[in-house]
Amino acid sequence: MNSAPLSGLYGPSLSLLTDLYQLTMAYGYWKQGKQNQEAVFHLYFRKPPFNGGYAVAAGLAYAIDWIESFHFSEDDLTYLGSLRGTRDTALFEPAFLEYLRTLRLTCDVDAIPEGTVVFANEPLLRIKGPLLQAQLLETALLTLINFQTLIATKAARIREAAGSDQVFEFGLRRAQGFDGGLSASWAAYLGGVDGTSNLMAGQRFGIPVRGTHAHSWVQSFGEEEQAFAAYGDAFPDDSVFLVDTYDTLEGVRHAISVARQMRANGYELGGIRLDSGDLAYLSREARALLNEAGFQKTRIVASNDLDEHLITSLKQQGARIDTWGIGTKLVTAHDQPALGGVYKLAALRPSADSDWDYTIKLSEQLAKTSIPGILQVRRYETEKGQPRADMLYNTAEPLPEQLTIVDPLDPTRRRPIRSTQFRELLEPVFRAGKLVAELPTLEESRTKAQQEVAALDPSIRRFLNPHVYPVGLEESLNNFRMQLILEKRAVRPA
Ligand SMILES: Nc1ncnc2c1ncn2[C@@H]1O[C@H](COP(=O)(O)OP(=O)(O)OP(=O)(O)O)[C@@H](O)[C@H]1O
Ligand SMILES: O=P(O)(O)OC[C@H]1O[C@H](OP(=O)(O)OP(=O)(O)O)[C@H](O)[C@@H]1O
Ligand SMILES: O=C(O)c1cccnc1
Repeated sequence: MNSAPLSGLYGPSLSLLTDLYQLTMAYGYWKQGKQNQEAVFHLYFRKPPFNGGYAVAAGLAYAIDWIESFHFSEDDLTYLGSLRGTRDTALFEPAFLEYLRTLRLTCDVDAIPEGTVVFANEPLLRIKGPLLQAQLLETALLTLINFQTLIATKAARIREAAGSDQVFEFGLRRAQGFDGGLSASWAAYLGGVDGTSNLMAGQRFGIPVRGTHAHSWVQSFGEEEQAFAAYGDAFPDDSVFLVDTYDTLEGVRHAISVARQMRANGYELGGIRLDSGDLAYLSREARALLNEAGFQKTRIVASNDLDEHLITSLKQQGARIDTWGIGTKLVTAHDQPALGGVYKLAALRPSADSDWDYTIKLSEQLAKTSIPGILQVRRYETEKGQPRADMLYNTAEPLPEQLTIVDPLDPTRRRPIRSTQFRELLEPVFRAGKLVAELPTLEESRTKAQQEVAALDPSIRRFLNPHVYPVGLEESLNNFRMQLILEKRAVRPA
């Protein structure tokens, strides 16, 4: 069902969905004869989104799909061959285009499975392979993982606020284009919503589809009772009436009147939807009217620019809302429209029998200085599976007996590791370009996300000033990083 989310969406080749500079660097590597030097890149973000305490990894299924189909088509090569530099000479020489024609990916890819809770600085993906190939993957992997991790995280927060209430994603019309809408539906479901209004997401991904009706339905009848009766007639078992076209509480009375007629015919009104006004007050009033009329089971759906904060507030105000319809603020990740994930070179070796040369990107801020090595993320957990701390370590170096983790932002903060219960988060996905992982279904990744978020301490899940989950560098990796920073930093006399 979910093995190929991208297939057919953009035609036969997606390899030019990248930045020009990936191709100019690839050409440069090829001209230098460096194309097959073995390289290691890590994809990670530096701060969880929405000022939150965690993120939910997503986008890997799309990424696998993209990697599997990676090749340059004849059309791609013709286009690349047509590109000209400022002197009107060809940007890429024909022999390079020939090289691209037969290029197939042979990288090893390790990834943290979708639905896993992840934190700042942890590689979500580790790419190991020929420098030119690993470079060519950068942009597309960032596009896919950044967006979907962002939306899955937003959905997990909305799920947290909504508790066990139903939540439906209604965002397609406000999404960032067609694929923004489609992949947001995927990621939102993975992150914990119960369904979508987006039919293509239902068709392609098997996500349950749900919906009510729009104001236009009522407007087309000019008055509510007729409109509701006609809708109830068309969908006697599946009706939710939108009651706020003219006056919300009058709308609820009209819905009750039609619900009585439906009941007389053996059918039950499923729900009403509120889409404007004070949703706390109106939902309480609507609940009282419905209950008085004997419609205790008729659900109250609410929509209108909702997000996790409004849901929390409405619940605190005693709103009687059973189902939340969330569009704009979910699919556009309204309060943080992008996750700043990056893709950094961490190790290089000229040939298979030479030693790794670890590389670093310096920055004025330690937070933006990259982490060298061939990294793995080890998550230490309690016996009940509650995450306690994550350790990043270099798999190419032996681990000491006594483990200590060091805060990458403040090396004076360190803690010894005593726990022996852990799991390694990065799992093999591709080996030498061949898919070796068995892909979970979207449903399995969604279940995983819910379990992983639930296992987090509430102090990490809270929205306001969440506790920072400890992620540290294994001490010898930290020492090595510091040494490399000192070596690379230009010393300017005072
Ligand atoms: N009780 C409440 N507490 C806090 N915010 C609320 C409450 N009720 C509704 N809101 C939110 O206030 C915002 C604006 O609501 P408002 O009533 O102005 O809707 P509106 O969009 O102007 O209505 P209309 O669709 O008729 O134009 C929405 O984001 C809505 O979710
Ligand atoms: O508010 P969102 O979270 O984006 O949820 C989706 C919105 O889409 C629909 O509104 P519509 O497009 O008809 O316009 P409206 O904003 O005027 O209600 C629906 O009635 C919701 O209000
Ligand atoms: O079905 C709905 O109620 C719906 C669908 C899309 C957007 N807003 C609401």
